[in-house]
Amino acid sequence: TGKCVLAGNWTNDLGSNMTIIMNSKCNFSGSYSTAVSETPEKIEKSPLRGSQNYRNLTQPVFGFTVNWTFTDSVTVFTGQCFVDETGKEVLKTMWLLRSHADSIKDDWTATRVGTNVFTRQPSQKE
Ligand SMILES: O=C(CCCC[C@@H]1SC[C@@H]2NC(=O)N[C@@H]21)NCCc1cc([N+](=O)[O-])ccc1O
Repeated sequence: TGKCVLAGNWTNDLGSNMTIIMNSKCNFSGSYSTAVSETPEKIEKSPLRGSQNYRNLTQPVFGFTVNWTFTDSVTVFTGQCFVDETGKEVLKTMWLLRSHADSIKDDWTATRVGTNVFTRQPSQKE
């Protein structure tokens, strides 16, 4: 199997896009443009920061946090970078979206969970 590299541009099944820049062998930052949101606020590109594990650099496991700039919430994604049977890089992820709750009584409803699959976003060069 080939090597799956996190750096670069990705798009997911919802049509969201993200860019990842490796800052060191295992830590990265970037930006996330979500295609969907649960609030009426205008969607804005938001920063992400994360890490991939030290051990397996061919199909690394990773985690990152998106700190939404347009609404009081954060999302943490975790997953693995795979090379599929056709040689395509794929990020299989699960996420937790934590929204601000006005009171501790509302804590139970403040976290949503889901999955997203990301594939390489073709660069405009083509
Ligand atoms: O919508 C957002 C920000 C964008 C999240 C996009 C997700 S991240 C996982 C998935 N993958 C992906 O690409 N996009 C989606 N935050 C919740 C807002 C909110 C909702 C409520 N509420 O509904 O009660 C209350 C308080 C709140 O602040």
